[in-house]
Amino acid sequence: MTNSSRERKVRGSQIRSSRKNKRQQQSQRREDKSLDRLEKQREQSEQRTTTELDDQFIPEEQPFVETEVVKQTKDRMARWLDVERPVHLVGPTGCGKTALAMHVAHERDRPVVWINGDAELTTSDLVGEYAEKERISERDKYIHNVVKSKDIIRDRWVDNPLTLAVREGAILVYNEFSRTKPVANNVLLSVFEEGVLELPGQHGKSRYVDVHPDFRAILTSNSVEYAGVHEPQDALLDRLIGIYMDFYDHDTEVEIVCSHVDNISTERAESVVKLMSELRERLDIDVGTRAAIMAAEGIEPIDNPDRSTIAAICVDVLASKVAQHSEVQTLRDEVEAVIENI
Ligand SMILES: Nc1ncnc2c1ncn2[C@@H]1O[C@H](COP(=O)(O)OP(=O)(O)OP(=O)(O)O)[C@@H](O)[C@H]1O
Repeated sequence: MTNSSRERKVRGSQIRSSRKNKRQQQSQRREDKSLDRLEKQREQSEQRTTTELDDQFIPEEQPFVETEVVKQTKDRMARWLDVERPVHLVGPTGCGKTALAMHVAHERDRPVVWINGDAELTTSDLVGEYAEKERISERDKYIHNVVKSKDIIRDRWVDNPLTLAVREGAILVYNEFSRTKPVANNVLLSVFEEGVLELPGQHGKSRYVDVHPDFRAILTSNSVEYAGVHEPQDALLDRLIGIYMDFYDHDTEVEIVCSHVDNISTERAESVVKLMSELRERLDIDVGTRAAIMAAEGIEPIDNPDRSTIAAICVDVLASKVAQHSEVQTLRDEVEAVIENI
């Protein structure tokens, strides 16, 4: 083989090997680019979840009074949550279910996700839906001055509160869950039993979300409505630990009223709580702790309220609960009779 032909052969193989290196470099660059893109998408989805968790509505935590009576119920709830059983607080309006649920949830030092039960709530309201358009633009400049652009517009799945809570191991507080139609709550069955949430709108393996080990659920329902509006399916009730609450004892309610009403004296809080407890026994409407707080808010600013003023304030606090205007006079008579006897 002449020198020049050997040189050409060597150069040829050099050219071939440099082309091969170039192709390898290009495919490496493409691979790196797609890895970067996937990494960025993963980070964005993580940020989205955290943001979405932060965006969730959560009632701000109120001052919380923990007497021995409150602590007993709180510890009962904590025991069941520790063994990963969902807790269902049942009790009359204004007895303290939500305040206790939120306090126990916050004490577990996990994010808290809040859902308000409602007859209009659907499964997708709970788990999520394809609710947003997402544009992914890819601009590749393999060749200098030539831009290859590709816009992909696709529906983006948006997780709703239940999915967020399940994915992130949050404490779900599902207030008045029995107001939601049972069919919408069906997704809870596999969450509480098999530890899997099924997303009906999703396909393939993204249809199932493993329940995070720190996920817990506290459901509340109003004892009167609970028996009425939408009878939850037995399969769901079978998975819940039921804790019935009633109105707190006198001392606890006095402390609660003092924690909510600035500047009220303990003596005045005592008399308001005593009056509202008497009305609770006498009237066939729920007279809750909230009513005692509201009555105390109305009475506190008045230096020496007379009986008729106190009666008028109590009637204002309770009148919304009577169906007809004609019943307000009866309510007033009952209130005045109780005030007379205290
Ligand atoms: N332990 C507590 N410490 C401080 N405030 C409390 C406590 N328990 C209840 N309250 C207050 O009493 C009022 C009624 O409580 P809450 O809203 O929790 O009752 P509920 O049973 O959830 O009522 P509803 O049935 O209307 O949802 C609220 O203003 C709440 O802040």
